[in-house]
Amino acid sequence: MSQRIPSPGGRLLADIGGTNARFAFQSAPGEPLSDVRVLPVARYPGVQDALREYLGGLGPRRVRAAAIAIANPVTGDAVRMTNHDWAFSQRALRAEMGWERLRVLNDFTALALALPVLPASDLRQLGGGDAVPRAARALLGPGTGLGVSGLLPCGADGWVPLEGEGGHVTLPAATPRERLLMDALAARHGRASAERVCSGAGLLDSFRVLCEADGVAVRGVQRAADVTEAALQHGQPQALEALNLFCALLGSVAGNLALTLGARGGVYLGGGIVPRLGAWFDTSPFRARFEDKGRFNGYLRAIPVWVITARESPALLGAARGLDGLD
Ligand SMILES: Nc1ncnc2c1ncn2[C@@H]1O[C@H](COP(=O)(O)OP(=O)(O)OP(=O)(O)O)[C@@H](O)[C@H]1O
Repeated sequence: MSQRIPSPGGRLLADIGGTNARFAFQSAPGEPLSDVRVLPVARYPGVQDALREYLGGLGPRRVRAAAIAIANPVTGDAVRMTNHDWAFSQRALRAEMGWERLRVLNDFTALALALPVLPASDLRQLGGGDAVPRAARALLGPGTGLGVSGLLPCGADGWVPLEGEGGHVTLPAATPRERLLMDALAARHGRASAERVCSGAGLLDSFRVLCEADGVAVRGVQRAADVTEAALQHGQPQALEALNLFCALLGSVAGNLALTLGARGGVYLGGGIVPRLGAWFDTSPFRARFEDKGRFNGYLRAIPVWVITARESPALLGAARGLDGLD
């Protein structure tokens, strides 16, 4: 009698943002991730090129199935990144790579899937009380763009991750200075979405708008990291204000998301920028603006916020979970 022998080979996991593509290998479902590598997206013409570079480093190990978490909406076979020019057909990529299975999902949907398994050592709490165990959880992360998702309880112990594009909601201005910033960004981009401020490019843009409004010329600030350095190391006024506005507006958007989802299970902050702000972020206007919702101030005051401080991309773990049961 013939017995079905599982085909050999492991899983390739990817978390692809507008700046960084992170890869890992998993020998089988539930096994630890290994061979984590981060490749700069800009160095490769297409996703296939970055994948080949990574796969080359795996030596003779074969990949049977892959999960790619990527920073764009996943609405069909055609995948096109929001903040980079990589685009591919899921069907064609699977065939080209010779994989039996490919799951492509939004990067923050993947990160949401990882939330229940994140160790406490990968989280730093910022205000609020205890999380309500089976309540919705919210997730936001400024990086190249602004990723947004959430996790809704389903049945006795399941969770459903959200697949939305909440980084592109319209920004709420609360002060005249925020109004000035939003008008300038709307003039530049046609509309001021949350991502236009709460992202690396948004931080740099905000700084430039404020400098222009104040008639100040600042040399040597070319990247978002330079704004952070000018603000936190040198106390440069427009850089500090840009960083404060970034945090305040992130707080407003996070509060809106928490109210919309009823996220009494907590709000998680991922992405590459907030962890780089270190302890200063805890002193920023983020938490006050998160709670600043009139009659719902008390509701929000109870909600814990966690900064995800994990060094290795937890979205890779979520991508693996997205593949569980499929391969
Ligand atoms: N110290 C810093 N302060 C502010 N912004 C920074 C700092 N260091 C890096 N950045 C910005 O962070 C962004 C990269 O973030 P991240 O590592 O989350 O990238 P990503 O995962 O490729 O992005 P995404 O998933 O949002 O497309 C870049 O826009 C970069 O300019």
